[in-house]
Amino acid sequence: MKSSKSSRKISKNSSPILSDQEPETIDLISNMNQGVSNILVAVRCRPLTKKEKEIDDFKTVQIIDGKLVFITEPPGPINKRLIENKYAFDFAFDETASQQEVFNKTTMFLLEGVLNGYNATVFAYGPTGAGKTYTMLGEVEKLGIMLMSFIELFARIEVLSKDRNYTVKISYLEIYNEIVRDLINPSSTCLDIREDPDKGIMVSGLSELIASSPQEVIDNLRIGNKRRTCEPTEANQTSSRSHAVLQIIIEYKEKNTGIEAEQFSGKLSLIDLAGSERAANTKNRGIRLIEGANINRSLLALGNCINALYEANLKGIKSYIPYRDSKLTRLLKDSLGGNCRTVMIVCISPCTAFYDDTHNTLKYANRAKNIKTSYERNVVNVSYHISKYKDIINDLKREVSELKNVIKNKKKVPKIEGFHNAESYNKDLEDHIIKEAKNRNMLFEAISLWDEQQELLLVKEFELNESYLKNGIEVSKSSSLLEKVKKIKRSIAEHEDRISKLKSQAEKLEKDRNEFQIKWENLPENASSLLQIMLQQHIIELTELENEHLKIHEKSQLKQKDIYIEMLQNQLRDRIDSLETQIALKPEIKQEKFFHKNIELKDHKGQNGKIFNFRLQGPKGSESSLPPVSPRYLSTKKPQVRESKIPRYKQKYAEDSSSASSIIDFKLNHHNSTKNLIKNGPKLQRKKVKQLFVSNSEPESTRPNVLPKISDKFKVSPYVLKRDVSKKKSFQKLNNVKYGVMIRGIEKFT
Ligand SMILES: Nc1ncnc2c1ncn2[C@@H]1O[C@H](COP(=O)(O)OP(=O)(O)OP(=O)(O)O)[C@@H](O)[C@H]1O
Repeated sequence: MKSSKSSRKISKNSSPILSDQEPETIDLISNMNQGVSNILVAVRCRPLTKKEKEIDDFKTVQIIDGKLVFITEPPGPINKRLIENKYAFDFAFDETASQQEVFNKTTMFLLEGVLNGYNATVFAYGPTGAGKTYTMLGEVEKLGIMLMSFIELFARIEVLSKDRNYTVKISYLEIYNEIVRDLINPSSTCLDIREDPDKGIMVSGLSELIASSPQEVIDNLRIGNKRRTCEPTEANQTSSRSHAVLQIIIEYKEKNTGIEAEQFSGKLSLIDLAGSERAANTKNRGIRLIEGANINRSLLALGNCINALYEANLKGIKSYIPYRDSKLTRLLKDSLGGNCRTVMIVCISPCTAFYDDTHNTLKYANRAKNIKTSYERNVVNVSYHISKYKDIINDLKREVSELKNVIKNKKKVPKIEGFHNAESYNKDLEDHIIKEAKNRNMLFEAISLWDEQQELLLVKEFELNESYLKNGIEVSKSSSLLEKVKKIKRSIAEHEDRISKLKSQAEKLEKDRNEFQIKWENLPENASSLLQIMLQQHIIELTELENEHLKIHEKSQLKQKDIYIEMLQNQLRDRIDSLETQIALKPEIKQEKFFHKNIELKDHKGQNGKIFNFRLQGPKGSESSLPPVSPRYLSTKKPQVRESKIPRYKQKYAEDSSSASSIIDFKLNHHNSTKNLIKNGPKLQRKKVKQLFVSNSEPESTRPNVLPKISDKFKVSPYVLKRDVSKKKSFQKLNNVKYGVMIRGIEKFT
C-alpha cells in the first residue's frame, strides 16, 4: 500500500465544529489552520489539597484573564519581599476550571481534523502530583480528556457515517524506563519504535484494537491503566512512573466511490507523561531513582526537541531535531514536528513546596508556545480517484518543464577537453557518494540500536539483581527476567554482527573513494578541481554526519554509565543497610576486624589486569546476609586500570588511612549466606560461582579501611570460581594470603 500526502488546510468556513467553540478558541484554531502556530499551550493549576492547606495555604500561582499566569516566590529567610514572574499562554485554567471546560477549549477542536485525516496530539506535562493523570484520565464522575474524546468522536462518527465508512482503532502503550510496553496486550514485551516510509512512526508488534463503541474503549482503558506502572512517591501517593500513550486511529473512505476511493487516516495521540521531578523532592532511592532519572531524561529530550524546533522556527531553517534521544521523542516525532496539531496541557500546583518545579515548568512551557510546523492530511492511496488525475497531470507537466530547463542549461556549458571523461567520473563519484552516505546512515543506525539494547540490558540486569535481593533463591520469579536478558544479549550479538559487516563495507568504500583521485590525474585542471571540490564537500558532509552520531553515541554511553552508577550506588546502599542491620542485631561483632583488599588479577601474559576487591575475613563465628552482586559485574565490563607502580590498594590506603570507615572495621562473614546461595540458588549461579575466603596474613597497619569507591566498578563482588589447588597456591604466594581466588577466563597468574 503506497501513501501520498496532500497539503490541505481545514477552512474556517467548512468547519461545522467551529460553531461549537468559544470565541477565543476560534481564533486559535484559525491560527493553527493557517500555519501561524502549531502548538497550543494551556496551563492548568490544580487546587491545594487538604493536606497542603493544613501545612501552608499560601498560593504561589494566580491566574488572570484566562491567559496570564503570575507565579510568586514564597518569602523565605533570605528573600523577604515577594518576587513575581508573569507568563502568558493560549489558555490558563485556574483551580475552578472543570474537566469539561478544559476539554472544550483544548481538545474538542482537534477532533474534526482527526475525523478528516489529520494528526493531533494532546499531552499533559508537569511535575509529579500536579494533576496530569487527573486531566487526561480523570476520575469516576469527572472524566478526563481521553474518555471525553472517545465519547465525542463516536457521537460525530455516527453523524458522519451517512456518507463515510469509518474504522476506529486504538492502541495504548507505556514507556517505562525507556522500554515500550503494550498496555492492551501485555504479553508482548519490549516493543521497538520504527519509522515506516508509508505509515510514519510506528511501534512494531503493538496491538491495535478495533473499537465499535466508547464503552468498549473505556473498558479497555481501565484494564490498561491497571497495568500501568504506578508507585507511591514522596510527592504523590499514586505517581505514574511511566509515560502512557493512547492513540486513536480513525480511517475512513467516502461511500459510493467504489474501490478506487482514497482512504484517509487521522491519528489522535493522548499522552499522560510521567511527572518531572527532582530527586531531592521525591527522596526516591534505588529503582525509583533510576525511574526518575529515565523520566527526567526523556522529558529533557522532549524539552530539547521543543527548543530545537523553536530555534529552527526562529531562524526559518530546517535543522536537526534530536528526536532519537529518547523513546518518548522518537514516538512523538510526527506528533511534534511534522504532520500534526499539538496541544500541551501544562499542569502545575500552587503549593509552596512545588514552587521551583512550577516555575521551571512554566519556563519550559513558555518556549513551547512558539513552535510552528507543517500540517498535512494523511491519505492512504488505494488507487487514485479520477478527480485526482488532474492534480497529478499538472504536477507531471511542471516536472517535465523543469527537466527541459535543466537540459537547456546543460547545453550551454562550454565543451572543454576531457569534459566527457569528467562527466562519467562525476557520475561514478555521485553514485559512490550515495552508496557511502547510505552505508554510514545504516552503520550509525545500527550503533544506535546497539546502544539502546545495551542500556536495556543494564536496566534488566539491575532488575534481575534486585529480584535476587528481594526473592533470594526463588528462581521462578527471576526466570522471565533471565529470559529477557538472554533475548537482549542475542539482539546485541546480532547488532554487533551487523555493525562489523557495515564497518568493513565502510572501509572498502573509503578505499574506493581514495582511488578516485588517482583516476582524475589526467583530466584538465578545471574538471579535476571541480571533482575534488565535490569530493571534499562529500567528506565534510560525512564528517558532520559522524559528529552528529558521535554526540548521540556519547550521550548513550553517559546514560549507560549513569545507570551503572545508580546500580552500584543501590547495591552499596543495600549492603550498608544490611551491615547496619547486622550490627544492630549483633553488637559483639563490632569488636572484630574485617576489611577489603584490592587485588589486581592479570592474564597469563601479565596483561589485561583487573582489580577486584576481595572481602578478607577475620575469625569465623559471625554471619552476614549481605546481598549478592550479579556475576555479570565481574565478567563483562572492563575496569579502567590506572597505571601506577605502587599497588592500587596501597595507594588508596595511603590516601584514605585517616578516614577510617567504621562500617568496614566490623568483622563480617559471607561464608554461610553465600554457601546457601550456591546450594539453593539458580543453577546458573551454582555452576559458575563459588566463594573462597582469604584469611588475613597482612600486618594490621596495611589494611585498607575504607569502603571501595563507587566508580571502581569491579571491586565489590565476592564471587570467585572453583579452580585447582596449584593455582590457588600461586595466588597465595603472590598476595601473601592463605587462600587464593580465581576468576573464570583468567588462565594463569603471573
Ligand atoms: N484540577 C484538579 N481538581 C481537583 N483535584 C485535582 C486536580 N488535579 C489534580 N488533582 C488531585 O491531585 C492529586 C494528584 O494528581 P495526579 O495524580 O493527576 O497528578 P500527576 O501529575 O498525574 O502525578 P504523577 O506524575 O506523579 O502521576 C490527585 O489526588 C488528584 O485527584
